[in-house]
Amino acid sequence: MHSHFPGPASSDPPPTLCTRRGRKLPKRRRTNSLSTPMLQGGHRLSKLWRSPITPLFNLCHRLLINFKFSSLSQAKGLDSLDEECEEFLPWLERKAGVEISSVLSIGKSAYGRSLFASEIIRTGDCISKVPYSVQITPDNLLPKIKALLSNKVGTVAKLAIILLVEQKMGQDSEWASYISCLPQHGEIHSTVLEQFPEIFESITLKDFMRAYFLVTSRAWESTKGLSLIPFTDFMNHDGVSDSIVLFDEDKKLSEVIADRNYVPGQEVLINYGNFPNATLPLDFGFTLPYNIHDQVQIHFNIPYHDCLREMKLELLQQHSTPKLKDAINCSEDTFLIKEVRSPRGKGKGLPQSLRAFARVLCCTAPEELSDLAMEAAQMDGRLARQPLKDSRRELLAHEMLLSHITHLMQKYDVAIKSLAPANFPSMSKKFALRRQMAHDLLTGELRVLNSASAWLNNYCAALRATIHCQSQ
Ligand SMILES: C[S@@+](CC[C@H](N)C(=O)[O-])C[C@H]1O[C@@H](n2cnc3c(N)ncnc32)[C@H](O)[C@@H]1O
Repeated sequence: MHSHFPGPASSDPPPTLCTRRGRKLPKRRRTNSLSTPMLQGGHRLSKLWRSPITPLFNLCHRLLINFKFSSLSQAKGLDSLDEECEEFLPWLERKAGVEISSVLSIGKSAYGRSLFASEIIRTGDCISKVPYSVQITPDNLLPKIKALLSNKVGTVAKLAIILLVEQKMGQDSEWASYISCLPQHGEIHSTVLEQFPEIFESITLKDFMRAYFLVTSRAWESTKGLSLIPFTDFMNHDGVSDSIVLFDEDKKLSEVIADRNYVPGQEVLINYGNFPNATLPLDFGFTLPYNIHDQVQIHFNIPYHDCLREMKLELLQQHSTPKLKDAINCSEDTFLIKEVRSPRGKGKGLPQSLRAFARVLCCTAPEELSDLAMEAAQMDGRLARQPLKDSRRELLAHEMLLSHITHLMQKYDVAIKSLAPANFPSMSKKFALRRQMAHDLLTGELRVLNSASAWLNNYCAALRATIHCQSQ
């Protein structure tokens, strides 16, 4: 197999598949194949069960104190990978009864196991096709265990239980070759597991936690549910890759299309999703040194001593829906900001909803609020989306934002400085990795704040110039 997937203009169209849904692909290097609205993109699991917003300092703390899994700790001894690697794909292809990939081979990367080009790969090539028949889904649960589990037991836990059962079966498991490639188990305790001592004997909570993490870090979600996709799950993540796992409902397989050219020996990476560094460590156990999806959550409160507080809250509530469009996840006083790429004020700046909130927050008289409400009614119903007519007040609102962000930046600075030096003597590998993740997280978010600060500084400077001219 080395099937080149033609784009829409080709005379050899891809088969009829369903519309791609969900993941928004970055515009860069989108291939013809990926842009055909026929394949369904799989989600990585974390989108389903956890908001990507994680309080920063909390997470850093957990990274340094509680972090249990890492690419290094979860990968088996790399030396033992060799034999398994050679045997794994032929085994999976025999099980599937079809060829899965002729251009990829399993190897070792800095991040544990990974897939590498074994031949030249061109952009748009289909590089792997894993039939549904060799994917592990909750349907693989033993019927007697399935009967015991209520609907409240999530799919992650179900897949984790399947892994534990198969692991316990050892060489008798039909998935033995796959299971043996996965990280080793520990110990467990669970009420469900106690019901079947013959199956779960000697399995502990720790085992279950590990199995659970394996699922969250390796499973994909599609219309057919949650699945572990052997071979595909050996691929590592690149936040700017346009290759994602696609689901072909007609052919009942999952495939990956190359988003770029590869030469033999090159590691082939895919995109797990647009995850910021606040999400990656929790769900996958790593961070990216430079993560373009980093974001910062900013909180604003209308102070209780503000005598217009009730009026402001009411006004914001009345106009609350449209602002959700601007921020990924924004409650009344919570906003997500991403890196502002054009500090000179062109292009997308700070979220409009945040600036609108600041304009409302800075109002000092009921008339100002009434003006905003009237303006919203005359426009598209959105509150404070236009610069305030009074440049001084517009400046005040943005200076308030700037001061808030500057204060946050100082906190990040302190947090970064408080990390142990990278070359601290006698630092264990595990701690060094956690420290690195905390560092990546903090510096990434500080970069976002820096960009917001630069944008605000420019905006405020322009406003000051306008005010200066007006006063001449
Ligand atoms: C789906 S598995 C990928 C294969 C994995 N390397 C293995 O050894 O089986 C996901 C795990 O790979 C590691 N990983 C993937 N991409 C990574 C990256 N860019 N940096 C560090 N670790 C990564 C993490 O440990 C993550 O939990």
